[in-house]
Formats: sequence, structure tokens, C-alpha cells
Amino acid sequence: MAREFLESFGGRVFALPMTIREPDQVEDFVAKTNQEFGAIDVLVNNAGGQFPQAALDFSPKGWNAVIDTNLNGTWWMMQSAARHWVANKQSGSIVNIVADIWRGMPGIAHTCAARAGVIYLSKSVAVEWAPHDIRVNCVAPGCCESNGFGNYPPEGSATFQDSNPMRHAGDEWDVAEGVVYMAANSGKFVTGEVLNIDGGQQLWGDPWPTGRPDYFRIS
Ligand SMILES: CCCCCCCCCCC/C=C/C(=O)SCCNC(=O)CCNC(=O)[C@H](O)C(C)(C)COP(=O)(O)OP(=O)(O)OC[C@H]1O[C@@H](n2cnc3c(N)ncnc32)[C@H](O)[C@@H]1OP(=O)(O)O
Ligand SMILES: NC(=O)C1=CN([C@@H]2O[C@H](COP(=O)(O)OP(=O)(O)OC[C@H]3O[C@@H](n4cnc5c(N)ncnc54)[C@H](OP(=O)(O)O)[C@@H]3O)[C@@H](O)[C@H]2O)C=CC1
Repeated sequence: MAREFLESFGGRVFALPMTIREPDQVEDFVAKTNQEFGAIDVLVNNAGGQFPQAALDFSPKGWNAVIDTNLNGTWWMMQSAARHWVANKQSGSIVNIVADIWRGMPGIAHTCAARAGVIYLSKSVAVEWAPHDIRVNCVAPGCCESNGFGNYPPEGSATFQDSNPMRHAGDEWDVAEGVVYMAANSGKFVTGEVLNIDGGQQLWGDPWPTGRPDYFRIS
């Protein structure tokens, strides 16, 4: 579907089924993409996800799955792309999709930990990789309507409309346009930054991916 959508604009698309959780698959994907196009201009790490659960109930396997996808997988992609850029003396730009973590994420605490890790990893390598002309930024969406909402129980997704002072969810274009700003020449003096696209969720709102517990009901 994504391939057809992009090709409808005349774009050339290279796609390969893989998981970002396996460093060997990541390296193979990045090497083949380089061969196909000669260079990678921009890496957008959008792959990610989690399941809603009270933190007391996390199993080791569930915790590891979420950390592996959202922190480790993102890192393998960043490192592989950057190694190719440095080896080929090419500049590059990375945009990591994280999340609006600033008031914690009760109900999805594992992903909050992983995304916080990505944010400070990004700030660190934004400095390390600046001499190689590689910029590293993050985009932090609040609740934005996507297929992903289907991963939450109705009592959880119902709270997403109340996640911010605008009292509605964002959409995929809200995020996409922020990514383009960060990745393109418009962001040429921006690195190590996090762009929040959240309708003000960092300031006010009460989303509960597991459904709002009785304790937190005010009326
Ligand atoms: C005031 C601020 C409040 C902040 C709150 C903010 C709320 C914001 C909400 C934002 C809304 C949307 C956010 C999005 O991210 S949309 C993207 C949605 N897409 C996804 O989430 C995809 C989900 N799935 C995955 O990515 C993978 O399935 C996952 C990484 C979760 C697991 O991968 P893997 O294939 O390795 O795992 P398994 O399915 O084999 O499961 C492994 C173990 O994980 C546990 N598990 C898995 N699913 C569940 C579940 N639904 N419930 C409980 N536990 C689960 C379990 O232990 C699995 O092992 P077992 O199967 O052996 O038990
Ligand atoms: N929608 C929202 O409100 C928010 C979303 N986000 C984040 O934004 C990003 C996009 O989410 P969204 O579009 O909403 O949700 P989706 O679930 O629709 O998209 C997640 C994508 O990640 C891919 N993916 C997951 N695990 C892996 C993996 N191990 N290797 C390769 N690809 C993988 C999925 O591929 P496949 O379909 O093949 O499984 C899917 O295409 C995610 O990181 C999400 O957590 C952050 C905050 C809020």
C-alpha cells in the first residue's frame, strides 16, 4: 500500500520485508538501499509500537519486546545509516519518531522508557556526528489518529480525544509535515532537537491507553 501510494507520485520505491530488531537485517537493508539509490539522504525511524498494560503486570518477554523494537531497533537503524554516511563521506539527516513522554506515559510505561532513551541517544550523537554533517532530531507525536489506534481497547482509545487542550486527536499529516521540516533544508540549522506535535498534550490532557482507572476519575 505504501509502495503504491508513493509510486503514484512518480517516486522510485525500494521495499524489503525485515525487522529493525535484527542488526544483520538492518545492515542488509541499509546496504541494499544504498546500492539501489547511491546514497540515503534521510532516515526516518517511524517503526515502533507497544501494547497497553499496567506496569506491575509487565512480563520480562513483553518488556524486552517493546524495548527491542523502540530503543534497540531504532539504534541499529541509526548506527547503520551513519556508518554508511561516514564511510562514503556523505552528509545525512535522521528523524526519530518518539512520543510525547514529558508527563510520563501511564499505561505504556515500557515505551515511555524506550522513547526517552531514543531522545537522549539522539541528543548525544547529534553532537558526536556533527563533524560528519549528520543531523539527528526527533518528532514527538501526541495522540494522532492512525491504524495504530486499533491496538488499544475502546475504553483506552476513547480517552485519546481528551489527551490535549484542543480536545481532539491529531492526524498522520500533522506528523508527516513536521518530519519534512526537520529532515529537509528547512531544518538545516536544527540538530539534537525534539519537535512536539501534540496539540499541547505536554501541558494538559488525560489519556489512558488502558482506560482511565477509577482512582483518576474526577466526576
Ligand atoms: C499524561 C500523559 C499520559 C500519556 C499516555 C499517552 C497515551 C498515548 C497513546 C498514543 C496512542 C498511540 C500510540 C502508538 O504508538 S500507535 C502505534 C501502534 N502500533 C503498535 O502499537 C503495534 C503494536 N505491536 C508491536 O509493535 C509488537 O507486537 C510488540 C512490540 C508490542 C510485541 O512484539 P513481538 O512480536 O515480539 O511480541 P509478541 O506479540 O510475541 O509478544 C511478546 C510478549 O509481549 C507481551 N504482549 C504482547 N502483546 C500484549 C498485549 N496486547 N497485552 C499484554 N501483553 C502483551 C506478552 O508478554 C508477549 O509474550 P507471550 O505472548 O508469550 O505472553
Ligand atoms: N499514532 C499515535 O498516536 C502515536 C504514534 N507514535 C509512534 O509513531 C510511529 C508510527 O505509528 P502509527 O502509524 O501510529 O502506527 P502503526 O502501528 O500504523 O505503524 C507502526 C509501523 O511500525 C512497523 N514496525 C513495528 N515493529 C517493527 C519492526 N520490528 N521492524 C520493522 N517495522 C516495524 C509496523 O510494520 P507492520 O505493519 O509490518 O507491523 C508499522 O508499519 C510508531 O513508532 C508509533 O509508536 C508515537 C506517539 C503517538
